[in-house]
Amino acid sequence: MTTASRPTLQDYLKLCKLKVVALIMLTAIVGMFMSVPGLPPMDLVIFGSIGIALASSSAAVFNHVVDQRIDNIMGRTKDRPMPKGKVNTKQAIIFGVIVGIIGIGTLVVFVNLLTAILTFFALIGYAVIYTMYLKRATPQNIVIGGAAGAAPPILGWTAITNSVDVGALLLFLIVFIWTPPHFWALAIHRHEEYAKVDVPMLPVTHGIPFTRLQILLYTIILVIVTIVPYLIGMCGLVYLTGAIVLGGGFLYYAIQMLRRPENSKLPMKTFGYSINYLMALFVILLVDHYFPLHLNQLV
Ligand code: HEM
Ligand SMILES: CC(C)=CCC/C(C)=C/CC/C(C)=C/COP(=O)(O)OP(=O)(O)O
Repeated sequence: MTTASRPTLQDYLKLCKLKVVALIMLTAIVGMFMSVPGLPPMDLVIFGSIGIALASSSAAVFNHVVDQRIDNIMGRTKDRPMPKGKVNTKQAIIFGVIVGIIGIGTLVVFVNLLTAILTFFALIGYAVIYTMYLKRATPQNIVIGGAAGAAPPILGWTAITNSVDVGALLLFLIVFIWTPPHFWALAIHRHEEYAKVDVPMLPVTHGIPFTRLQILLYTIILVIVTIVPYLIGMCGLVYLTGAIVLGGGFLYYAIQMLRRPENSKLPMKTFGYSINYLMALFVILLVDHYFPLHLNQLV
């Protein structure tokens, strides 16, 4: 679409999906702090955060470019800057490329090559592999594409240690397993819109009851996976308590969705809960890391 007036800063910022990037950054920064016993070097924390945030924003910009036609049709997305004609394709691509180059460049120059390469893969994974291919190809799109969105804890970890460790992989796994229930709850609510634009999201291809069941199964796996950091001694009782309470809440929503299919508000409540869940879980990881409590201290 073409635009008569110049895009505003706000238009460009909307293309970056800042709220999503904010949660992504929380997972990345917690990855940084979890990677070492004490405090990580602050220059790496700052440059690593800038680089990962800019690369994620760049990926989000390309997602808007590729999806502008379907975004224009779906009610949830039709007011975005590109369908509204506020930013045209050329402006968005130039913006996305500049932000991406500064992001990856920051990681190459001030952090380390491993983090820069992995972040670049995550950027391509979301902007190209998920958005251009998987999203339109298979109902497993977000399961596979979720690997890009789950990468930030690894990116944060490697920014500090220059290596991928078991802890980093576990944090990745938590976000990876969290993604399907996070997204499918919203996809149930919006299934008619996805059908309208021929995007094969699970509720469209396999029906809503099957999707509700998948949400519950993934949530059960999520609760199990979130207990592993305690079992391997990576976290203490503060984290374990938080993971169980938060996981219990998620299970409650998932079970309610199965038992009360007539309640049309539940899917979006579950979606909202998923975001608060991940935010709280990662904050608790951090609290536990610096203020640990272990069983032998209690007995
Ligand atoms: C393939 C993986 C993912 C898919 C398909 C997905 C899908 C979505 C969708 C469709 C929305 C709704 C946006 C809107 O309201 O317009 C959303 C919102 C959100 N997602 Fe995800 N998501 C994914 C991964 C992630 C990850 C990894 C994070 C962070 C760690 C995340 C955090 C959020 C947040 C914070 C929101 C709320 C944004 C807002 O209120 O504007 N998502 N997600
Ligand atoms: C470098 C790095 C870590 C990159 C990953 C960054 C990133 C922004 C991941 C977010 C995942 C997400 C919001 C997917 C939704 O896309 P969608 O097209 O299904 O949703 P939409 O319809 O709301 O656009």
